[in-house]
Amino acid sequence: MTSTYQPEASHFINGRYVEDTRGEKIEVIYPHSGEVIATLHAATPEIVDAALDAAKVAQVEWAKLSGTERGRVLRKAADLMRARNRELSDLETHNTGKPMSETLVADAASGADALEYFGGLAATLTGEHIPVAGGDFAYTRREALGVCVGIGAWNYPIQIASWKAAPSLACGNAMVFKPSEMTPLTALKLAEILIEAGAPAGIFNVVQGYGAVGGALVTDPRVAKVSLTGSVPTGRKVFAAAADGIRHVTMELGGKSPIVVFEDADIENAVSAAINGNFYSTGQICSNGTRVFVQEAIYDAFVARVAQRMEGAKIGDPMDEATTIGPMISARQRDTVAGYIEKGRAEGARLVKGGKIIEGDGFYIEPTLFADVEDNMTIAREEIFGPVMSVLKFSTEDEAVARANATDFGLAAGVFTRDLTRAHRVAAAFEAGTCYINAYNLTPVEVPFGGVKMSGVGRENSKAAIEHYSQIKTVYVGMNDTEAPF
Ligand SMILES: NC(=O)c1ccc[n+]([C@@H]2O[C@H](COP(=O)([O-])OP(=O)(O)OC[C@H]3O[C@@H](n4cnc5c(N)ncnc54)[C@H](O)[C@@H]3O)[C@@H](O)[C@H]2O)c1
Repeated sequence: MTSTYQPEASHFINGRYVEDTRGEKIEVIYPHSGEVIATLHAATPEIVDAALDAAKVAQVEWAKLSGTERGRVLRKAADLMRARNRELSDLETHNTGKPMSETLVADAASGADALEYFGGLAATLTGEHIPVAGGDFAYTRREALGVCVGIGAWNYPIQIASWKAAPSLACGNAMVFKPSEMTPLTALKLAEILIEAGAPAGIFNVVQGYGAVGGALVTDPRVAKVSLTGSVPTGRKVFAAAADGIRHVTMELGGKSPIVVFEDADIENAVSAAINGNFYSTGQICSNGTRVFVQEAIYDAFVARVAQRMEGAKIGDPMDEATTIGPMISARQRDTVAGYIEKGRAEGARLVKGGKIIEGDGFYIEPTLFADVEDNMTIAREEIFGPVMSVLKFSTEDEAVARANATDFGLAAGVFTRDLTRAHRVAAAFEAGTCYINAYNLTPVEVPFGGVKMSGVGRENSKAAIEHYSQIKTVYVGMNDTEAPF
């Protein structure tokens, strides 16, 4: 088993695999079995240097290509990724523990969508012509930033790498990507695929490592931009480090998002959304709707129906395609979640279902439902990043909106109602970057995704991402004699 998932080497730099065994060991553990399935090494300073140098050199020529030429490479990479979806999904399932029923549809497939979308957009990126007074004019050039650094979280490794690489490369940048130390395997496959699709060596490099390697990348003078997907505490550090060099940033951080269910909602749809928005990927999703506010008239029925539907969860072997709940990423994360569940009980929330660690070699915990949760309880305030749903009762629309917004986070928010005007009024009032009406947690590539408040800065996906991976140069053209006062 070990050899199947062991990559050729730890890093991918300048078009090939590179190893440096002096770097700190990184063991990749399959969360289903607790077994070590691969051993890699964190980047040494020499590896970091080689990756940034390769990116710096390659970027100059890459930016000279037309958008059509760059787009062709990305679209070919999308096709290759789709053709290898099963193999990549198997690897991602071993990387993360997420069940095949998810990785087959949501990981490499979403990465391929990003490569295809930004591949198509690349040829359309242009500046504009701006006439001004007296016959002078200006034009703008949309230019690449240079070398971009991407840093990933462990929940969606190949998707995160692709969501950052695709717009970055489309705009003519080069990238050095550092996956999470927990899930280092699949970003290497993206690097292989890009080379096979015709990307020049050095345009997309992968270096492994813990936070220190991320820190070294973020502060390097060769770097123009940093895009992080991670927690708020890490975001604070990375944002501050990037600020020192006035680098561009995109911060995709954590959340504690609300789903507000009014009494006139289609309850079955709202229950489905709450299930997806709390238990998909065993709850390890940044935009999860972990605070489910339900109007008092339907409160009891809603809680009962969620509990009933949870009976249908199939927990177990992620490689079995019937499985719908896999393990947590690590024993540590599982224990963190168990700690939150304990706090929920201690602070007086009503445990309706689940709540227990499932003993065995893997890092399993039961999907958990709390009702009668109050706003000031720890489980209603802090990001748990595990399969724990909190249901809270409300009476009026104003109250629900105020309580939904009473958090430092602002990643996503959802409203379920059949009242059209109320739906749009509530969506407008939500303090969140991505809002849903009668839907939840859908992130197609055509739509901007990102947070407000502590949940982040910038947007991924859609045309909005282009703004975050390119800059505008103004060229003013004087058509008249230049006048001066003396
Ligand atoms: N908004 C989004 O799009 C999104 C998506 C997925 C996950 N997340 C968030 O990510 C978190 C879970 O992921 P995680 O536990 O891997 O996050 P994390 O913050 O612990 O780590 C994220 C990445 O940052 C690196 N890192 C850590 N310290 C660093 C430093 N000082 N300098 C540079 N890099 C450093 C890590 O090695 C890792 O690659 C949750 O908070 C979740 O909400 C957000």
